[in-house]
Amino acid sequence: MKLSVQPLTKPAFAPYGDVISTDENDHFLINNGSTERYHDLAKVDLLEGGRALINIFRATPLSYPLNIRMVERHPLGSQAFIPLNGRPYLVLVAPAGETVAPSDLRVFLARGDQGVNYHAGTWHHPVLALGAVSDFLVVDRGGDGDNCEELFFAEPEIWLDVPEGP
Ligand SMILES: NC(=O)N[C@@H](O)C(=O)O
Ligand code: NI
Repeated sequence: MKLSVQPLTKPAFAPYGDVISTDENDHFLINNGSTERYHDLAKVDLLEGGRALINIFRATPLSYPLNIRMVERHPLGSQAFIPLNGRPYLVLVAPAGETVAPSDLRVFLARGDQGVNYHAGTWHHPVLALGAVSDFLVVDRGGDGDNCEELFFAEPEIWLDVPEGP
């Protein structure tokens, strides 16, 4: 099966997490009117005594068409990816739950000015940079407990291709 790719929007991504951007969120003025604050854009889950980690992931693009073999989830915390180089990237997700069918998979094309925050338990593919090595600011949960579970698909023919550029 070949996965389709849709634009990343806040409502479409709501079952999986939050979109961190200015164009779909409100703001208010701070700093004597010189700064717009886009406030509280994402729900940060830090379960079972976890603490927040701020990281940078330097991701090398994979080769496409990409054979999707697995997804992972972080049951104890959320995980946010904010692109630092302004490049688009792909986001592959499935709803939280104990199983994932290939038909549950959704793929979004994120713009370089959109971040995503996976809620705790949301299944997702490891970061999918496009075009060039890309840095992402990543906010996720540190601490005790197993916070990374992987699920491998029995279906060997799940394919993802890079959408035609505009
Ligand atoms: N393993 C790890 O820290 N990275 C993944 O969680 C990911 O979503 O890229
Ligand atoms: Ni992850």
